[in-house]
Amino acid sequence: MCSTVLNRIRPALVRSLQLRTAGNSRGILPGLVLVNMGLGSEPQPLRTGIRHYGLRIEPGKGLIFRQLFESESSTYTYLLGDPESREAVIIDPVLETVERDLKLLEELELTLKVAVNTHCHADHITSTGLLKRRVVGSKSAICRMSGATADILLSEGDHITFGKHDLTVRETPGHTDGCMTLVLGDQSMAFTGDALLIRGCGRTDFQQGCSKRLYNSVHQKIFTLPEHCLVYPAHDYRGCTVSTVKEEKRFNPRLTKTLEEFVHIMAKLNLPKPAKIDIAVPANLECNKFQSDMPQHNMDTARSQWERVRRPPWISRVAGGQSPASSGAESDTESSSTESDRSHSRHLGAGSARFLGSPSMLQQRIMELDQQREELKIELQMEVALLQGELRMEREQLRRHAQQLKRLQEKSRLREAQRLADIQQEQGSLEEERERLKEQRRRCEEKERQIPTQPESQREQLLVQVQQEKEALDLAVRAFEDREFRFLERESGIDEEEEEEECDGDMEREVSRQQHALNTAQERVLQLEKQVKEMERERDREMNALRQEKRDLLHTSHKESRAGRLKGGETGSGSETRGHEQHPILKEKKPLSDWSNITGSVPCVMSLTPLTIHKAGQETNRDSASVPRRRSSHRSRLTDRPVSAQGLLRMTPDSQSPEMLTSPLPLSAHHHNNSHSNGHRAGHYNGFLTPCSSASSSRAASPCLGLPDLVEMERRLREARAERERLLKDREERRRATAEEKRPRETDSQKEEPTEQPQMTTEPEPGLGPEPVLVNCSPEPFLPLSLSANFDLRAHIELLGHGVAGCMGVHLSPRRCGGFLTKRGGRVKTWKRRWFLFDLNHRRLAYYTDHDERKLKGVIYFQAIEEVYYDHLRTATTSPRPSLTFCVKTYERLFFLVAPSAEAMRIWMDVIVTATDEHCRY
Ligand SMILES: N[C@@H](CCC(=O)N[C@@H](CSS)C(=O)NCC(=O)O)C(=O)O
Repeated sequence: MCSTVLNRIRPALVRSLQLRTAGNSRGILPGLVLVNMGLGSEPQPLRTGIRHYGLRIEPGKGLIFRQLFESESSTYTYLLGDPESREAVIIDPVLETVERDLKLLEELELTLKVAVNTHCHADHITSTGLLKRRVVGSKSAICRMSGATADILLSEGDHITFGKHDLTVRETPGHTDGCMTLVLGDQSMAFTGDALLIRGCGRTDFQQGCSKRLYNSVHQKIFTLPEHCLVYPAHDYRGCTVSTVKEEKRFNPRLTKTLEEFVHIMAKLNLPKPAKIDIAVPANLECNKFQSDMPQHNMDTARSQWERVRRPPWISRVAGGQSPASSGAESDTESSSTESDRSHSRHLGAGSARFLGSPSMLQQRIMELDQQREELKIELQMEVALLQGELRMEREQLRRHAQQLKRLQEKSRLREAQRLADIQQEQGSLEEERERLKEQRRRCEEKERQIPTQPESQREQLLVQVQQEKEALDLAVRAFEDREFRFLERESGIDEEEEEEECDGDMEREVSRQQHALNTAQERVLQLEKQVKEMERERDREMNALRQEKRDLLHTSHKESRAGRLKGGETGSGSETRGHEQHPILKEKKPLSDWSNITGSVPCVMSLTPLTIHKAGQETNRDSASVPRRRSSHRSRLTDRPVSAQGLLRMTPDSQSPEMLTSPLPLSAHHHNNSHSNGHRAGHYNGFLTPCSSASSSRAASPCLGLPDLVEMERRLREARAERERLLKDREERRRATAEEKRPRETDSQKEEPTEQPQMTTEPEPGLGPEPVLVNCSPEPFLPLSLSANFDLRAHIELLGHGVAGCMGVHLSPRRCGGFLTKRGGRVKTWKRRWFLFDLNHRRLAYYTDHDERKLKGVIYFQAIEEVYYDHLRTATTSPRPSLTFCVKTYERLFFLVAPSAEAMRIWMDVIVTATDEHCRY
């Protein structure tokens, strides 16, 4: 993939993007120039002329270097490339930014050789697994001590060579066991991962972390590098981008301390655990996996130069003392692992073997199948690993919620017990006070009774005394009553009602919140468990399909070679005759040239053969064709779909490469003119290939169909053409009749108002290209809307009552409709935002990675579309916005799409409906 794309990029552009340190005789520090470079996806202009510590050095001389940043995990990814060989290494790439990194590689015309992780990251998921599948021939690498799987397991002293540069591995454990620092050959740059951060270092509280080891690693393996060596860490959380060994030796607040102090500091860090640790660690341990469990026969093939036990020549050991030989990137350009490629070539069915021609082609196909199987396995393994990680996280959350709930219930129980104890205590105390007051009153009354018996002289004084005591007693009684009243109030819940209620309410709310969270987490766990199971089932299904296809191919290959041997036996020299004599399949292919005679300019559909997908024109093919994934199901439906002319589709000439036209194609046993027997190659087709009716559409032309199918197709095609002729004639006659009928009236009305002519819309839609189209709001009977050249899609949608102008995110022109929709993956059920383009002119609904329409991800041809409906149930649980999810049903699968708004969804549904058979017929 890379080579094709890269060849298109002008070297001048690349040169201008390179960091050119050569000729920098003043000893400017290019490393510092880079400090502000390469952050984000856009290369920044160079800032030169900075000196640092008076040093005159040239770090990374003649090196292409980019520092890239992923903001969610604050991770730095580094891209290093050799300007001459164009070989590149990427360090610590992140899953979220894989598209950016691939784009940059492409723009800089670099061939990724190896994607390295400095360690098994705990805070983000690496993209090394994905990169190696997206860049054919690239490898993943990690330190052997990490325990992770990767193509290359590195150890101390290993070299990773890219062009004339190389990186040396220095094991720097401590943050994790498998941490390493990669040092550029001239020791001008060191990629320290999480061992040494700028003015900091990696934490040591999980993943085998050990402060003492980390301290020793940094002091022995990093601080021993030249002081001018630039230090590039895997993270920075404060906006710093680069440092030097000298700076860190002086200013690092942790590593300038003694070992004991360092250990103490690290023990006191108390950092929260990385948010993604539960997902990231298992995923990072798994997703590097590739050929470690590759079947042996595949590893022996010429295509698979990489072997588990044998290192590639560009990884060398210091102990070996040899300078690493650069063999260049692997030449494996035939395999492709993008989604669309796989869908092209997968599930070809047993019949495909018949059309693969030679045994070598068969063998190649088998190899491709093996590779596809491996890729699929990894893809699904990764998906399962991610789901399992998610599941683990959800379970953990579930556990936490359950604990929290228990804690809250315990707290509530304790509060209640405390309340009862308080009540009892207060009751006791009130009782005591009551008794005391009673006693006091009794004594006072006793005194009062004794007054008349006392001598006259004392009576007055006693009276005053008793009076005072009574008053004091009254006061005490009142205070007691108040206290008792308050207590009773409190007990009966009247007093401090608000406060109590608030407290209890809070508690109740919290309990029910926790209960709800618990239920949600439980549901999610169940859902995830189901997803994991579904994923595994899907993996098995896919693997079985591939296995079956391989078996069929092997079987055919075996039969063919036996037939070849028999034939050789008959003629006496099989190999010689094979050189001259055409393969029976190739012989039969000739009459195909007559398809163009049969079809004339009738548009037709072409399905790619598996071979063409992997040949030179594969990029174009991938981008321009829709190949059904499950042909078996297509076959079964061939007969149920009505034949109609509208389903015929044109394959534009520019989307076909000559290779495709010469590759084995479906055959017909009769109906062909031999005078074309030598002229069936590219030019003679004039861009129109295998025809078929809409009933068969793209599936019908599949090379996996046998001769009887083709005969049947021909018959259907003839019928379809006849039907089309009849309909056209019919329509023409009706039109003429209507025109005749109207003529006298029109002549009158013409005097008053101008004739209603189709208007030319000349204003192009922004972003959709200038496309003058005729507005015609009266659909012609029997002519499919999408085939009518003057059908105005926008006018039609507006006529249906949609507020197109006010609908954000939908760009509707008379012939096209574009906008972002979130699509659910077919196999791996993840939701991805894609730019969709409904194109009447090409009669297809295509989707791209972005609105620049540069990277086509898939195509749904109109004739494949059967229904469009609102998704009521099926994806409701997994869709990011179930209420905005609708479904496009093709004969082979369901496309679940999420619109940005309800109006956008309604517009999209009505737009896509215009492509369906049903709509076309009425
Ligand atoms: N908040 C981040 C994690 C931050 C963190 O723990 N960083 C690690 C490196 S990634 S495992 C670290 O070693 N930090 C050292 C330090 O001193 O900050 C998240 O949730 O992902």
